[in-house]
Amino acid sequence: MTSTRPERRPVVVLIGFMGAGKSTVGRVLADRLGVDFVDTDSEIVRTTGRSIPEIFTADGPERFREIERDVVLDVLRSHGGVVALGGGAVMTPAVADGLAGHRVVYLQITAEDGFARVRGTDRPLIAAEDPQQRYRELLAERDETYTRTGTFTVDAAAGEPGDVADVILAELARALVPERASIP
Ligand SMILES: Nc1ncnc2c1ncn2[C@@H]1O[C@H](COP(=O)(O)OP(=O)(O)O)[C@@H](O)[C@H]1O
Ligand SMILES: O=C(O)C1=C[C@@H](OP(=O)(O)O)[C@@H](O)[C@H](O)C1
Ligand SMILES: [Mg+2]
Repeated sequence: MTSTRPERRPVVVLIGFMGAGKSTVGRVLADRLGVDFVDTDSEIVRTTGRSIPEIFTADGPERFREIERDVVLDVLRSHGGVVALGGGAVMTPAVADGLAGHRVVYLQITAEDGFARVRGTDRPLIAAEDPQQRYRELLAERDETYTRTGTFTVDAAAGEPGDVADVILAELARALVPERASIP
């Protein structure tokens, strides 16, 4: 009998815009499931030894997206737990393709709630003259891609991070045991 290494694939991948809570909720969800958590932005920082704003400023957004693509595809092939992507990752076609067949949760946030969570942080894409307007425009541009890429969508403002994690857990359970969906 040949023994092959069991395939490792994420239990679930979180996508959505900046401030949706992917990094925060992802960690809680991983704890509840008893699995590892990987945030691809943290992986980028770890593997390059540089911060995200530093990469954007010194190398430009295109180079950031290349680094991000490579890190995300590597994580999708090697990580067995919960994965949180950076907000723009799914806009890279190779990443969207790489997510095919994975269980992907779109954490959806409104422009108002999301901006309130990220205003004043060092996220390079809101380093604009009018950060709130920039945030609103980018979210409007991306919402359709997030919706299309997600296996299901969860309200990112459904409560505290633990409450949002519970909603995701309930959706995952429903997907595993669809016949229970009708049981109150
Ligand atoms: N459900 C939530 N309710 C309130 N604040 C939240 C919630 N989820 C995340 N946050 C806060 O919003 C900010 C952005 O969260 P983060 O996890 O970094 O989002 P993302 O990774 O999607 O950009 C953090 O300050 C975090 O503590
Ligand atoms: O939306 C984006 O393009 C980005 C989102 C950020 O991650 P979070 O969504 O975790 O904030 C980070 O990857 C980078 O600043 C670019
Ligand atoms: Mg994040």
